[in-house]
Formats: sequence, structure tokens, C-alpha cells
Amino acid sequence: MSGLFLSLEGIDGAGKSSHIDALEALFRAHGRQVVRTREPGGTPLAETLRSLVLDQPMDPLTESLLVFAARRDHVVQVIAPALARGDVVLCDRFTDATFAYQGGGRGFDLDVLATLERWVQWGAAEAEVLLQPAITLWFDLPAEVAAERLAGARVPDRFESQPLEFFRRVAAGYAARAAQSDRFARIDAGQSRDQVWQQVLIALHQRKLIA
Ligand SMILES: Nc1ncnc2c1ncn2[C@@H]1O[C@H](COP(=O)(O)OP(=O)(O)OP(=O)(O)O)[C@@H](O)[C@H]1O
Ligand SMILES: Cc1cn([C@H]2C[C@H](O)[C@@H](COP(=O)(O)O)O2)c(=O)[nH]c1=O
Repeated sequence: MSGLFLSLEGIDGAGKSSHIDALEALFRAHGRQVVRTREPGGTPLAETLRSLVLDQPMDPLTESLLVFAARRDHVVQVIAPALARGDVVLCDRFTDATFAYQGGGRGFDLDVLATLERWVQWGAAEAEVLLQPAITLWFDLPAEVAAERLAGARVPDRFESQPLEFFRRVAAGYAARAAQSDRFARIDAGQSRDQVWQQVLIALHQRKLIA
């Protein structure tokens, strides 16, 4: 069986993480081995870089280089081997987050991000192919609603403590990226948890990723 790379994306508080357990259970019920992972992170080195990116002040180029360095280690150590084994990789954020947060949120140069994307992902799992998720579940939610959901929920990190306007730009960054590829399945994350899950199931059925 061939591997399946699925990513979950959306602004902070959009509700991605609330559905990862159920996604894992769903694929396991279909007889698949599942690797659950996240970005930045997923390896010891990448988790160390994550704590720097989430906690230390830095400029947007440094931030972009660190998330791509973490991604390279993650891809080489975890994602590519899992896909080669035929596993399902459930990844909480991948490169679309860089285009949305560093590109949209920080206003960093999208051409530089595209160059780094090629350096890190080209040929990483399959020769002459840019590694990308087969499907990206994009949890789309207005920044105001996400902020309400997160209010008081946890101590905010460097991103979560950004103003609403930052998350509006991140959301626009996701929308722009989604407009460029049909691997995105837009999920209206403003609905109830059950309704959101039903949309996830429909997206997977439509793409014939589950029976
Ligand atoms: N459909 C929903 N309706 C109302 N609240 C929700 C819904 N889905 C999730 N929540 C709540 O919103 C908050 C954020 O959800 P969750 O942690 O899943 O978001 P996330 O996208 O993973 O955020 P982050 O990327 O910042 O970790 C949580 O308190 C969760 O219980
Ligand atoms: C992959 C990636 C992530 N980020 C940001 C987005 C979030 O605010 C944090 C990760 O926190 P989460 O609770 O695990 O979602 O990191 C980023 O700015 N750029 C990226 O490439």
C-alpha cells in the first residue's frame, strides 16, 4: 500500500488538533499504520528548534530559516521513511503554515520561501518530485472567532500573543495558498465539532482516501 501524507492547517485556535485523535482512529480502523506528528517539531532536533521559534525574539528571515531547518530534519528522519513504509502521516501543520505565518503574517518574501521549500522538499521522498501532502485539511475560521476560542485557554506563545490583525493576514495567507492547489480541502471550522468532523469525512471520501 502506498503512503499517504495528510496535513492539517489553519490559524491558531481553528480547531485542527481537536480532530487528530479521530483521524488516527479512522485510518487505523481502515487497517493503516499511522504516524502522528507536527511542525515545527517531530524529531528531537526539530522540537528544540520549535521551542526557539515559539519563545525567542527573532527576525522573519531567521524564523523562516529555523522552521525550514526543522522541516528538513523532520522530512528526512520521519516523514519520508514513513511514506516509504506505506504509512499514513498525519501532520499538524507543514509548509503551508510557513507561507501563511511568515509570508502572510510577517510579510516575509514569498519568493524566498518558495526557494527554501524547493531546497527542503524537492526529491525528499520521491526523485524529481516536490514533497507535499496529498491532502491538506484547511480549517478556515475568522480570526475573531479563533481568538474567542483561545481566550484564557493557555499561556500564549510568540505567535498566539500577536494582535488580531496578524491572524487576519495569516488567514489571508492560507486562502492565497489554497487558491493555488486542489490538494486543499476547505473545512468551515465555524460549525460545531460534529459538523466539522462530518466535513472532514466528506473530504476524505470525495478524494477516495477512505472507503
Ligand atoms: N467546532 C468547535 N466549536 C467550538 N470550539 C471548538 C471547536 N473546535 C475546537 N474548539 C475549541 O477551540 C480551542 C482551539 O481548538 P484546537 O486546540 O483544536 O485548535 P488548533 O487549531 O489545534 O489550535 P493551535 O494550532 O493553536 O494548537 C479549544 O479550546 C477547543 O476545545
Ligand atoms: C509549521 C509552522 C508553524 N508556525 C507557527 C504556527 C503556530 O502559531 C505555531 C505552532 O503551534 P501549534 O500550537 O503547534 O499550532 O508555530 C509558523 O509560524 N511557521 C511554520 O512553518
